[in-house]
Amino acid sequence: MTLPRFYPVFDSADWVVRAVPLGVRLVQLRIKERQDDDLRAEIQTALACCRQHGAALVINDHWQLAIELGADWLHLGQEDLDTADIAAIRRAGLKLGVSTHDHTELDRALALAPEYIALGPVYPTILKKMKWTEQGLDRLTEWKGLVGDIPLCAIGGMSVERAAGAYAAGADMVAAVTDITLNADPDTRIRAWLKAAA
Ligand SMILES: Cc1ncc(COP(=O)(O)OP(=O)(O)O)c(N)n1
Ligand SMILES: Cc1nc(C(=O)O)sc1CCOP(=O)(O)O
Ligand SMILES: [Mg+2]
Repeated sequence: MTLPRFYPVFDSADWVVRAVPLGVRLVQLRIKERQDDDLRAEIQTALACCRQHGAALVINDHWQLAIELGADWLHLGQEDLDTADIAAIRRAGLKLGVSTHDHTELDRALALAPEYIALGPVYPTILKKMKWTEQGLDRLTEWKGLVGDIPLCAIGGMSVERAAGAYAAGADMVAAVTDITLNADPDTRIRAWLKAAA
């Protein structure tokens, strides 16, 4: 499966609706600590926009809502895997991305035969506090050797300027949050990402 090489991650449907018409074709909705009704509305808006533009929407964490709302993609981290019903997720036809940070997590992810595997944080991130220090580009190359044909996503501190290095090191996709959302001109930054990923 060939996935788009640029994979922005946003915390609202508003961001999805802003980014997708610019040409983004793979996007994650990552919303934390919200009531189910709010989440449902955000997911439905983002799904409608992505479907209208032929883009793929990945729902982070909320696997029950992803099933209920007929989403196509889901991203789960290792803690999410502790409680997720993988059989139900697969029965619903959801495609799956899984986060990894070390070899034990990678083995667990590979056993699920996911549609992509993410490695992070490649560089330090300001988005969230993590127990992992930066993995670096050599680690991406090692991971690509281990995941084989499964698409590998680099995440954590990624920027337009760092993207080429990540692709050269073995990443098939690069995910980013604050490089876009904290940029003074997010639309121009998204266009620069699309160019860097082309
Ligand atoms: C593409 C991508 N990679 C990694 C993550 C992190 O997932 P997780 O470890 O479950 O942490 P949260 O994002 O849920 O805080 C991701 N969301 N997307
Ligand atoms: C959500 C997330 N997961 C990571 C991981 O390593 O699993 S790093 C990360 C944050 C990515 O944000 P930014 O692009 O702003 O650094
Ligand atoms: Mg998670």
